[in-house]
Amino acid sequence: VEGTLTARDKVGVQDFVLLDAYTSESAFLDNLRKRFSENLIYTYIGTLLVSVNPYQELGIYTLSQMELYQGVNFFELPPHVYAIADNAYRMMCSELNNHFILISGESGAGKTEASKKILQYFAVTCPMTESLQIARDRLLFSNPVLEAFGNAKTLRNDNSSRFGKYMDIQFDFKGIPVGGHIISYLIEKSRVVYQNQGERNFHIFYQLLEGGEEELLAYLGLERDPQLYKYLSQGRCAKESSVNDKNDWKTVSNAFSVIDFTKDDLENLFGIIASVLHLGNIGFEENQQGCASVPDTHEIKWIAKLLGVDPWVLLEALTHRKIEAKTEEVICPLTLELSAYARDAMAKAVYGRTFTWLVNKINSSLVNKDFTGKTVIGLLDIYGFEVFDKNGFEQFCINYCNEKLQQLLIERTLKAEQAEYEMEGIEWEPIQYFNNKIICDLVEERHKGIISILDEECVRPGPATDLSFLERLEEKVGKHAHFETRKLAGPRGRKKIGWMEFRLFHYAGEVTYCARGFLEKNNDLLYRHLKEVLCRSKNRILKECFLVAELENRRRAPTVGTQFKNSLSSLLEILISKEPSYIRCIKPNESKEPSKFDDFLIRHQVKYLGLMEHLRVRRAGFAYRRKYEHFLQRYKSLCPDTWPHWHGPPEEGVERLIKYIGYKPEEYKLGRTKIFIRFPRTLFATEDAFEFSKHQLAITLEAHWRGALARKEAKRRKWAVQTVRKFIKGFINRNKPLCPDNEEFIVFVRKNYILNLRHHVPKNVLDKSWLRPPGILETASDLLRKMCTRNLVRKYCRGITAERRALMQEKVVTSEIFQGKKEGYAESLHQPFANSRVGVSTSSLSDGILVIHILQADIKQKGDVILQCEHIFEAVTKLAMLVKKENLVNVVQGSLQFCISPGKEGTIVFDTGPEEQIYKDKNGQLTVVSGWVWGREA
Ligand SMILES: Nc1ncnc2c1ncn2[C@@H]1O[C@H](COP(=O)(O)OP(=O)(O)OP(=O)(O)O)[C@@H](O)[C@H]1O
Repeated sequence: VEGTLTARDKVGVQDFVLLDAYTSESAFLDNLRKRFSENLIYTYIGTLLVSVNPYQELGIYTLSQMELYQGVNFFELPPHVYAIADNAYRMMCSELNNHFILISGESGAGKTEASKKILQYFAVTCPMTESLQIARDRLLFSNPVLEAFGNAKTLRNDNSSRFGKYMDIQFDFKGIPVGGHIISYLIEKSRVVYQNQGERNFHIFYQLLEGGEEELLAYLGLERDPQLYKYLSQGRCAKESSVNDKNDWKTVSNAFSVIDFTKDDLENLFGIIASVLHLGNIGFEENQQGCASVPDTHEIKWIAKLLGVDPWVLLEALTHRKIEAKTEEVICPLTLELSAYARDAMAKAVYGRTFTWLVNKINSSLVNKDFTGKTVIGLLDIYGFEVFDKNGFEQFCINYCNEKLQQLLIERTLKAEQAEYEMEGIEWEPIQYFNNKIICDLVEERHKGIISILDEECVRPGPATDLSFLERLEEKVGKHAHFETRKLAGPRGRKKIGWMEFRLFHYAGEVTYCARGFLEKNNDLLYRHLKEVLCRSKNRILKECFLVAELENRRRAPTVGTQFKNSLSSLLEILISKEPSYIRCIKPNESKEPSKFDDFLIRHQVKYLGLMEHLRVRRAGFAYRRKYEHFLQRYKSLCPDTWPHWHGPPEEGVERLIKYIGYKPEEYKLGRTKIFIRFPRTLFATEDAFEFSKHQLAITLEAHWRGALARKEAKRRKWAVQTVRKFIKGFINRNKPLCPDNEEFIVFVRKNYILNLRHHVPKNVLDKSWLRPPGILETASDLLRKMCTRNLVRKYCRGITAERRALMQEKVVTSEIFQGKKEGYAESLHQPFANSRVGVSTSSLSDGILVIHILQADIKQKGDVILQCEHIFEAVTKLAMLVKKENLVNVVQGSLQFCISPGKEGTIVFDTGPEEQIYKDKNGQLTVVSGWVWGREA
């Protein structure tokens, strides 16, 4: 984190919450741009991950990266999709609850890639047993199969998922992935029969033609050239260089074997795929009665063979329609147009239901019957908001889905956030946000919403058209604030909206839909006649897809809109009970180029993904919150008062704990049941201290620590470590009955403490600091501390020079003489004794005068002492010996200077004479003759 912060100017902030101008969209974009230019494609908003598609391999999904993120606290490392995956996984394991990761964004933004990375991450990092490897492989290999049948090349993305996907990964109580379950949403069936310019049909058709073995193609009656098939060639890019169909075929064939598809399954499956291609090539002619006929029945025969149906019955069903009159059935010929419609309807229905069968089949291979697991992580890879120049029924459904998911986000994040603060009694300024429930109601409300109105229009007797549907809308929801048509718009808005269009004001912005095709797509009608043919098919898969019971059921099947509405509502039920994580994917440019950051396009996505709103909420609130029990359980070992057991109420334990750790008041708030931590960094610090997740590192560092000790203090170390071990062992044994998993935890706490201690050992003998140990390590810590002090002392002593040692010995003598006896002693300790401060002078004559000079700081300020003694030789010798200094004594001839205090200087002149006498001349100079005198003025 530190490293990242120092590089902040260059790479921006790794969490938008840390942006100063967090409400500014430009600041948001600047940050995203800065990071993107440094190939940093991930940025957080709290715990939400924003991901910008790099359109290049960045080398950030390696094994070592996976290892790096494994078990590490979410905020400790730079943002990454692995951090999101790991966080969900660890929370699931520790709190035994279910999670989901919602990945959204527009086509080509990187949703599918992100979900694949997450899946790979789990596959590599989760614990695994040999018997469960099959389950893991099936989870992984279901992907290429689903992509082959559900993805296609579009203008926006060469591998665009044309269906929504929710995948549950199931884990057992040890965190081992044991199975899975997939739900698909709204496969884009219209693509089977029609593709826009520059787009392709689903990959599987091209893969089969490119990669399929000769015998297989011959069995299916297919030619290798995709241009020969109408359903494959409308987009004029059947041969696409950006897609390697041949290779992909191999991958898919291999995957089929992993996920338990039998030869028979594949024969039936590819029989259907080939039939769809044959269907597309059926041409109709108008006969003389104006009805449709099929001039060339070659394709019909192939379809009949592959699907196990009667060719003539099929032919009739494609060109005629059964109408049920009261008691009898009447068969009416179809026009050319209606026959083509029936053919396409059959192709769509067959492909659509086969896709559902495929998903179910994959599910049956993913299901683990012995699954005793408790928890799941769901991955939702779903189309984001779509806003095109022309928006039809599909965009309407997709955008409705996004409104619903936004509702979920509001429920789970915005509203829940505010409600939670209120409930917890935490003061918080409520932020303004738009609750999009009003739009969801507009679309889905029973009898009143757009889907209901559309359904009514589909079933009502009389001629119903897209235009009549539009009029109904104006009638019934015309007054709604989020709805508009050309008629309803004022003169200004009119220009931008066509006669066949209606506009919805979605939470993310307005979208104009063309009502053309709404009725047909919602009805998704497959004539009964064709349905009967398919129900009688001998193809095993089709038999499962078209049940005879369906024919017997006279009730109308729910419309596409209603089915979608119902499936969304079950999806939301699935999600609402789980803990959410969000990944928002952004597409940086339309041309799929690396390093190109299109401001306009990205600004649009930031808006439609609701990122600014999310940021505002995160910033206003707290980065982290946890129930007191959970917080205490996790961090209790950081405080001696709470470890190993806290017997009081958990909130008091938490209070004690954070006080001990040193939280500042502005960093947290205590609610009724939870602690709220405002800044991620506070949590980082706590996690750092705890180091739960650095198990491996702890082991390594402990080894270093031991190694270093071993080299220096082999004997002592052995003794100390043994003591620590003995102590811990004793503790574990004493506490085992109380807490069965104590052993592992204590081992961890021990390692953790040693790891931390390594960074906190005192640097010198005067440094009295010592890392406070957890309760169980107090004795060990005391022993280590003594050992450490002894080490430091020894190290210090070894570093002392001989000269310094001599000086210190003098101090020892001083201490023996003066300590506690004379004032000023303590101060004297800090002043080193000078070597040349004391000197003695005598004269060369027979007198007993002895002058002791004591130098002051100022060299001129001598504090001399003049003595006269009878045993001058003895006294001076002893003095010299005591200070071990031969040149201590200076024997002068003639005269001697002295100074008894500043300004009080004098000269003693030694002379020879008959008797001892001292006299002073007029200048104050003393003359000693065979005797002594001293005096200031003498
Ligand atoms: N993290 C990534 N690193 C490198 N390339 C990426 C990454 N994410 C996406 N891409 C590239 O972008 C392409 C489109 O990504 P992806 O298929 O995941 O988009 P999507 O959001 O799922 O689109 P759709 O909704 O159309 O399915 C990928 O095929 C890949 O080439």
